[in-house]
Amino acid sequence: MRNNFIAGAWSRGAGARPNINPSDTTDVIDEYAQADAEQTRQAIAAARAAFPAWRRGGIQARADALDFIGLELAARKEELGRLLSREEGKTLPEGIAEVNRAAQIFRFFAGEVLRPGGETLPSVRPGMDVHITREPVGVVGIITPWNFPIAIPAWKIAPALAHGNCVVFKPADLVPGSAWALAEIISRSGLPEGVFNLTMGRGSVVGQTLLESPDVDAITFTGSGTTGARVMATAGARFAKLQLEMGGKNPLVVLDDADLDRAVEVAVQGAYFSTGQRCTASSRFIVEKGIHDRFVDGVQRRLAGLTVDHALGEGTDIGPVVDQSQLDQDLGYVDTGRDEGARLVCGGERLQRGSDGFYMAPALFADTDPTMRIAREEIFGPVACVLAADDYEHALALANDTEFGLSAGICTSSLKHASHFRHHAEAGMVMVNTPTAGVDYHVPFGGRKGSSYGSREQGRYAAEFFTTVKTAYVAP
Ligand SMILES: NC(=O)C1=CN([C@@H]2O[C@H](COP(=O)(O)OP(=O)(O)OC[C@H]3O[C@@H](n4cnc5c(N)ncnc54)[C@H](OP(=O)(O)O)[C@@H]3O)[C@@H](O)[C@H]2O)C=CC1
Ligand SMILES: O=C(O)CCC(=O)C(=O)O
Repeated sequence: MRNNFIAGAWSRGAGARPNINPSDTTDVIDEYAQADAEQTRQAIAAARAAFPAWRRGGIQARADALDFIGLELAARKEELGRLLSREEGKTLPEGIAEVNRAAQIFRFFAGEVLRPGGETLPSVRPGMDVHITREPVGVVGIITPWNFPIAIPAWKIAPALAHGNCVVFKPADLVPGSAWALAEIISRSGLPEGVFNLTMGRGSVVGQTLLESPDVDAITFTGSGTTGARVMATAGARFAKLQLEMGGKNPLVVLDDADLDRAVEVAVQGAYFSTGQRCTASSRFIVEKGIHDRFVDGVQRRLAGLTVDHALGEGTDIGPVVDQSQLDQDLGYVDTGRDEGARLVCGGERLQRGSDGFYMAPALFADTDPTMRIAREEIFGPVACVLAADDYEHALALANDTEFGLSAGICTSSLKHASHFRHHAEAGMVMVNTPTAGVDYHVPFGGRKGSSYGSREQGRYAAEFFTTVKTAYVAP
């Protein structure tokens, strides 16, 4: 049994939940505690009590703790990557890379602690000085999804601690293993009691308690738009500071002048790797007419060569879907696409493999109309569609015709079009000749429109959410 970490101690939950391997549902990774509302309130109270001393505790202690966490994650990336792949279903190389990314994030923020900002300016009133400083926000509730079980927690927890906040962390119920392993390392990093708390359990219980508690000053959330709206309605109504990262329907524009092989690789990597379970995944290929048929053939051929199998298997390119309910959603959208009249070029069926997992053949639709549901709604699986474009202007209009705005890509050899797209794509992140998914850890991450709310995550820009600015006027 893996317990919660509250007020510096490991505590049993009000219940427990088995963590099931999506590559093999007979493989139970472990049992994980589930907190109830009362235990969540205890964690919030512990964080609140720890905050005054922690915020004054000095930046060296923060830097040392974050460095410790980053170094241990890096040293154990193979072991923890295996755990991650086993519980979430991304391939072992992807799992190891994600743990390594979490390590890099902690080490980045260990350095960031030692680079505090602040300005001193003359006042417009003679003789007076103005000091602008950043202070921690207080107690931060961190609510994360299942698709990046260690990287997303890392990029929320590390800046929260670096900037002097206390944390109550609620990981996705589906993937408590990586979160628990991270918390176990954090528990040995020298943080004072109560600064960091782990409360595993249901969103409707643990998450909801965080949203409602007046002692939680800020909520950073990644997940679905539906839950994001609930975070806004509940925590927003009590004026908590909010940062929401939600869905995407990310376009990849392919122009006639693109290098075909490269465009196919960019498309397949962006749409289907990690089983398409990335908010940055390409799910709309917007392809100019001259290259359209060759691009569709190329993607179909590349997909035929991919191995969908056990996430830990040697040579697996694409692991299983995360669980039955996500698989049902993905297969349901394949049916929807067919019913809407799109042409299923390949894939879209459930696959049987040597183990009892949630395997699905990556699906490609062509002859898709921009009004179809498969072209408008986030599917969050290995399903993508092709929309034909008359020319660059038409492609740009199609790319921007969405309620989302996270990542947008273009494949082209034209500097003019690449540059125009960079300026006019309505997205938080633009990718030129590289997949829409797969971002660096030291630069801002986030989107526009229905994809994001609040300030950016990651890099120096994370300070905007995890601190509050104070302006002090000092007269002699
Ligand atoms: N943009 C992105 O990065 C992601 C988007 N998604 C999208 O969301 C869909 C569902 O995925 P899922 O992970 O279940 O996303 P959810 O939005 O349901 O869950 C995200 C997190 O919010 C928690 N949560 C759920 N209900 C509440 C609540 N009432 N109050 C506070 N927290 C709550 C969840 O807990 P619990 O685990 O207990 O449900 C989880 O920790 C996917 O199919 C996909 O479309 C998913 C993951 C990432
Ligand atoms: O593409 C990436 O590297 C990050 C994706 C992500 O954060 C997500 O899918 O939630």
